[in-house]
Amino acid sequence: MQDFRGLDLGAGSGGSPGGGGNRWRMRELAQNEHFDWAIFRRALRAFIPYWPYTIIVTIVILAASFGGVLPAWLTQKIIDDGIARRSMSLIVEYTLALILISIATGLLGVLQTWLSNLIAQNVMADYRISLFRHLQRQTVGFFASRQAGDLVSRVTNDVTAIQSVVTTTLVGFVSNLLNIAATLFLMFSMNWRLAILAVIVVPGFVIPTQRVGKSRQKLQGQIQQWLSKMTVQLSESLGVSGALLIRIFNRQGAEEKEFDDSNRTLRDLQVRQALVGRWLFMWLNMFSSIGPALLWMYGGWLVLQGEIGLGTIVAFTALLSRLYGPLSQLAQLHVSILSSVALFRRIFGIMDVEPEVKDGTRTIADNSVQGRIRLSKVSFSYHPAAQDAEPDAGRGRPEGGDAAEPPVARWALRNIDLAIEPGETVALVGPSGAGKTTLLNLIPRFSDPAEGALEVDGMDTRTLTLHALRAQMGLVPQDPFFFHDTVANNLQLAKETATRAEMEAACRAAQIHDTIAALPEGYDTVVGERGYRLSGGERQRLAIARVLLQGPKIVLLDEATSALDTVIERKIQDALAVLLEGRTALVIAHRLSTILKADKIVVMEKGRIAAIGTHAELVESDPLYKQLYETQFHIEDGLRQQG
Ligand SMILES: Nc1ncnc2c1ncn2[C@@H]1O[C@H](COP(=O)(O)OP(=O)(O)OP(=O)(O)O)[C@@H](O)[C@H]1O
Repeated sequence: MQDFRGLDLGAGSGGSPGGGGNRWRMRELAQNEHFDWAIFRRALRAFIPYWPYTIIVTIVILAASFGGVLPAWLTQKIIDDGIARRSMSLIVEYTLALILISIATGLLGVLQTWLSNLIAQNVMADYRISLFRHLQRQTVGFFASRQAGDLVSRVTNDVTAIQSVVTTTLVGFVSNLLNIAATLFLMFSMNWRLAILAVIVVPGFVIPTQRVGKSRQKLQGQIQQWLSKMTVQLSESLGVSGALLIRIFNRQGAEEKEFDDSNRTLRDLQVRQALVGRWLFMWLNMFSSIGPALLWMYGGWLVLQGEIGLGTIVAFTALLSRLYGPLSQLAQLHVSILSSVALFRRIFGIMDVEPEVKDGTRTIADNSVQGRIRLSKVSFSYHPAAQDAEPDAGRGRPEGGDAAEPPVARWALRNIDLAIEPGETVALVGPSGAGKTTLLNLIPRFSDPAEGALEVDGMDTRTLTLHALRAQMGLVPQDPFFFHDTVANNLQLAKETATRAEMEAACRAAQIHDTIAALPEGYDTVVGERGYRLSGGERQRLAIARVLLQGPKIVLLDEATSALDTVIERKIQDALAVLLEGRTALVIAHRLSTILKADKIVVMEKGRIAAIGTHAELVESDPLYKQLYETQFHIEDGLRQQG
């Protein structure tokens, strides 16, 4: 039986997404791929720093390939020189050589595995860090428009699959090629006529292997699609929300039927896939017997003619497996090469996204500005390619034309002029979708405006380094995020050197110290994603404490909308009073008390500033503000009064 280990023919080899996941994934990637030299060349560049290892690996493979054919040659010598001439000393000599060579090729194999893994792991580590670095430079908008799972998968799974690019594709290519070269060299030097006979059988191996490889690959793609369909159905229907929806709408029967259909299709595909491999096995078995049979017949005749010794035929049959195995593997190599190209295409797809916000060069000390903010003729768009339409054009459908796709609004902000003096509190109000959050996000340069400019203390924000700019301001988002870490470590994000006393002082000012002190491990309690759950009001006060610890001159605040009981509301108001005191503040305000305390209120509508004034002025002069006051702030305030 020949060496077909590289052929991946096992019935269940690719059917399960569990074991051998990498190979399964590589095949999927190769599905719709075409060879792209530019990507391949670019991918190879990552190996340049490791060229000394690459050269050593190639030498090792070369030595191992020649070492691999020597046993066949020694066998010939044992039979034709040792046994035929009845020389025991020659037999012992050649046998010892045989043993030494197998030890040496074994050691070379270990060296080759070690070096190729060293190269692969180094290249992987390089890619991981450069991808992570690149992602750190991206804007928040970049993450908003992509699935976190997909990005994680590129940094982890795709990069991990580089391992097989090195060990299967590159090393496989070189070693198979050298094995074939070494084998052919020995065959032709022993007997060219027998060598030609051995090569004649080759197409019988290579052609079906390629064809079967292709159809298995196609089936594998289909299996994978059905598996992922099943996984989606399972995760949706077995999750709490999905389970609830299915029961409410009495969909159990339909769900079962859908699952049954996928299940049956999958079963049929897997059976077909297993059979494709079996037919090939039968064919290969047949050919692996035909090769030696022809050799024995023709070789036997040559022996009878006295042209060659018996040892040559024995050596040739041993060499056949070293020829057919690598040839079949080379015939399949295009799958690995295409998957590698697909893999690098995905990795480069991320690397090639230029960060939307370019870093400036000017540095200033942390918290060193006075806090003057100016926006001049600022316009911003999430859809730069959309038609020039009014900002609200996307929301209303054209009259009577409900089938038409609504046009996307080009401008989320249009011609915003706004000046905020140091120490001033400005409340942003307006209906949902007016552009308040968009405006707030422009100040720390989470995005840049398409037109106009923003200044802090007279400096264009684009000239400052992002680090210097962001070190001047603190942000309290509507739903603050905390890492899965202790309260203390989450607070120290704002100031690495903060002492416990400083943290406690900030938390006291933010009205959250008592709550933290009462946690199981106080400031060392783990909060965040899966840690101790803080309530919405607690999270906001902890976020306020974090900004207080940072002590910036500029505060950006997106006030929580949720109604809270009076005690908590009081605490938040007190925390806010400390936060806003003596700082420039831009607040997306949802609470009347905050609005009333503001130095000026900016009313936004459809991406523009509709009015600016105090509460008293605006209630009189601005119908939109009056409406907001009556429908939102006023009622909410009334509820609180009742509470
Ligand atoms: N990441 C985004 N991609 C595309 N469009 C966006 C994005 N974020 C916001 N928008 C759109 O920009 C407009 C302004 O949104 P923005 O979030 O600034 O409004 P808002 O006044 O803060 O609303 P709310 O009070 O409901 O939070 C909306 O039409 C919104 O759909």
